[in-house]
Amino acid sequence: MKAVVLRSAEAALRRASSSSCTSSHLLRRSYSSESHPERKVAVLGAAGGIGQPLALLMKLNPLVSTLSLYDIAGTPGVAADVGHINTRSEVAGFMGEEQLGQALKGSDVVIIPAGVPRKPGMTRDDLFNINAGIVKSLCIAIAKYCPNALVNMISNPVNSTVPIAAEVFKKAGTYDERKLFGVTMLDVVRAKTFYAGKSKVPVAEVNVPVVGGHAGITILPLFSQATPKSNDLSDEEIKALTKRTQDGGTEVVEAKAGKGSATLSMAYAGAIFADACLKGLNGVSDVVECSFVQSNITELPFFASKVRLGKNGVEEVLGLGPLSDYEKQGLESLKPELQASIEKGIKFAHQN
Ligand SMILES: NC(=O)C1=CN([C@@H]2O[C@H](COP(=O)(O)OP(=O)(O)OC[C@H]3O[C@@H](n4cnc5c(N)ncnc54)[C@H](O)[C@@H]3O)[C@@H](O)[C@H]2O)C=CC1
Ligand SMILES: O=C([O-])CC(=O)C(=O)O
Repeated sequence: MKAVVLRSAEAALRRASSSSCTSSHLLRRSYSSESHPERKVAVLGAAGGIGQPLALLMKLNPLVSTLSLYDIAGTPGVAADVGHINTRSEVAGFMGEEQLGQALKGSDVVIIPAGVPRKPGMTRDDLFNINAGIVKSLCIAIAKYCPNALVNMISNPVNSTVPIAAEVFKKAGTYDERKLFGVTMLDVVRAKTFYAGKSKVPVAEVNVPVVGGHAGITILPLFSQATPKSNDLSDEEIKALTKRTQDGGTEVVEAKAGKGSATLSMAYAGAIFADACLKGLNGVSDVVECSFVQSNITELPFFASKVRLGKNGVEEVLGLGPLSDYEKQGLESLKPELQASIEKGIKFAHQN
């Protein structure tokens, strides 16, 4: 019975993942083996709007053997609930600072959706004052208890929280640029959905790289590189798709009207990205997704682009590829804002 349930959960994840940059035959290969290595995944902020559905999706992932759910409140309930699902992983809930070390110890991947979400009228940067401190304290603990883990940063503003994490790890002497990721997967998920809707191609086959950062104009979808190719889209339609992708987060914030930002689609995107990290760790070849990482493909120290994932995290930061004139303009326009957000994060980490 257990094997049947596991196989159907695997099949669901496989179908869900088949639209990612990673080609589906690789996903099939990685799921075909019944035995996977032991992997501990910790979710920090696990009782929140993203954390709960993300915990559920990670519980369905057969690559996870231990699922550690941490929050400042509410985790015993979430862990008890998710823990009753009859899939591979053992689930443990941890609550409060005194249990953070236990939650993190031995983790291979740490996913961080801890922090406050936006309300209508706010920018992601408006979250900086609260979330910068939360992320900093969690990263100090990661450096202490699981310095080799791959860190998937979801907390906003990602353009600043990733540089904060890097500085914390540098100070602790544990920084490995291959292991720190800003999760920009939701931008990719949105770009794929909107492109498929407009160009009438099957959504499961769509790939669209999204580069830059994760806020407003710093989100730069490269529709000129989208596959399958659609020759029917006009320049105006490409502009509209770009704007909708850039404003995707705001679209959800406004629709939720004060009750937070994207949670379910973010949990999906976070689960797909963590799954890619686990596959890379397990030695699956040619796992490629977009992420905001330390980078030298532009003059900015951090930049989102396609990255190849491997046994140590980022194996290769892939270049931008050929850009349309419109995308070249977008790239130049985003640089000052992204640079300022990165510098703000670095400055915070040094001053606090
Ligand atoms: N990277 C991306 O694409 C996206 C990022 N986000 C960001 O994710 C973050 C979380 O969003 P939601 O889950 O909707 O918020 P939420 O408020 O529903 O949940 C956040 C959780 O974090 C917990 N938390 C606060 N301080 C903590 C600490 N020190 N340690 C551990 N947990 C702590 C809270 O108790 C709460 O359960 C926000 O910053 C939001 O802007 C949201 C959507 C997309
Ligand atoms: O817009 C927000 O505040 C949350 C977020 O990052 C997204 O949905 O892309």
